[in-house]
Amino acid sequence: MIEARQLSKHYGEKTAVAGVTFTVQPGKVTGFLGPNGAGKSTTMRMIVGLDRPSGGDVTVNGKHYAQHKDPLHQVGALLDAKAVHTSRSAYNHLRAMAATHSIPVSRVNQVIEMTGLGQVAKKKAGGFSLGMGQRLGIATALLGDPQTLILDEPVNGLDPEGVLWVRNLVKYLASEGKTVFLSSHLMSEMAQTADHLIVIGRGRIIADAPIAELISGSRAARVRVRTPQATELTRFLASDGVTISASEAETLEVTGLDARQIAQIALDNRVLVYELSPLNASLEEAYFNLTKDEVEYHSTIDGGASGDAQLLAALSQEGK
Ligand SMILES: Nc1ncnc2c1ncn2[C@@H]1O[C@H](COP(=O)(O)OP(=O)(O)OP(=O)(O)O)[C@@H](O)[C@H]1O
Repeated sequence: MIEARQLSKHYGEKTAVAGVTFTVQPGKVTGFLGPNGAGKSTTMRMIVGLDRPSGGDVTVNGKHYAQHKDPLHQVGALLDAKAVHTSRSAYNHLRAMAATHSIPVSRVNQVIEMTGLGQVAKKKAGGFSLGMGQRLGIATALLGDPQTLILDEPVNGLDPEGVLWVRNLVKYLASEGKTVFLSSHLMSEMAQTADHLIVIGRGRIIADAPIAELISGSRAARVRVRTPQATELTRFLASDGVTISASEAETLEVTGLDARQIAQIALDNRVLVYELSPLNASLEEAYFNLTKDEVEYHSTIDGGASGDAQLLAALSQEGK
């Protein structure tokens, strides 16, 4: 379990993390989501004692990271995949880590196998692709079979098979009762991987809830209606609290009425309707709604409703 209380970090005038309080529970995958520069990496670095908080406190499994006598068994972290000795092979990097923490060589071979590094384990880590570097970072984090796993952007640079592998791995670890905390700005990936989300923007927590709750609470339910009599139906549906937009020919999007109410009004007025579909907000929409005022790097793309995905993709590119 990770517990942060009023945790903050200032770099001179710059506030990177502004007094965040949250708990990451065991037994589930918790996603840490936020635009570039939101404070994700700084928060993760403070959890493992690589940055000293300017205020507040954070513990892992009940203690400050530095107080643990067996840190690699408590916490495994991937914070910077490039943080390896470039002239050492992956195998020797892992062996050196294992030797200094009384971890048997058999575990080194195990994590090499688990992370698919077998073919390149004897090659120098300096020549690794971004994806291979990520796998080595994850292997290092897993070395001590830790109770808590912290992964900063673990799917960055991985191919689709690698992304699927990380997703299955973290879900498996959570199902074993481990605490799994991973950051990403890939909303679609989080939707498929995380059970719970903590959203951060400009150093502040702006949401902390199960994924399903975030999506359902993000906007009023909409219903898509297809009818050859869109103009007439718009007139019959119009009333206080009802919003109707026409996105394409013969198609309306209605908020303020559910599908049954729309069907009844159409029937009463002898309007033919050939589709009535309740629309769920996507995680991307939920995320965009939450963070739209918290983004440090704005793009110039016109982000109307249909441009959300584009805008988010652009946001994730910027500042990198
Ligand atoms: N060592 C530092 N000195 C000065 N400012 C810093 C330092 N490290 C981070 N910052 C600033 O603190 C803010 C938070 O940075 P951080 O790297 O934690 O964000 P992030 O959410 O991980 O972003 P990204 O998704 O781009 O990695 C940013 O504005 C960043 O420029």
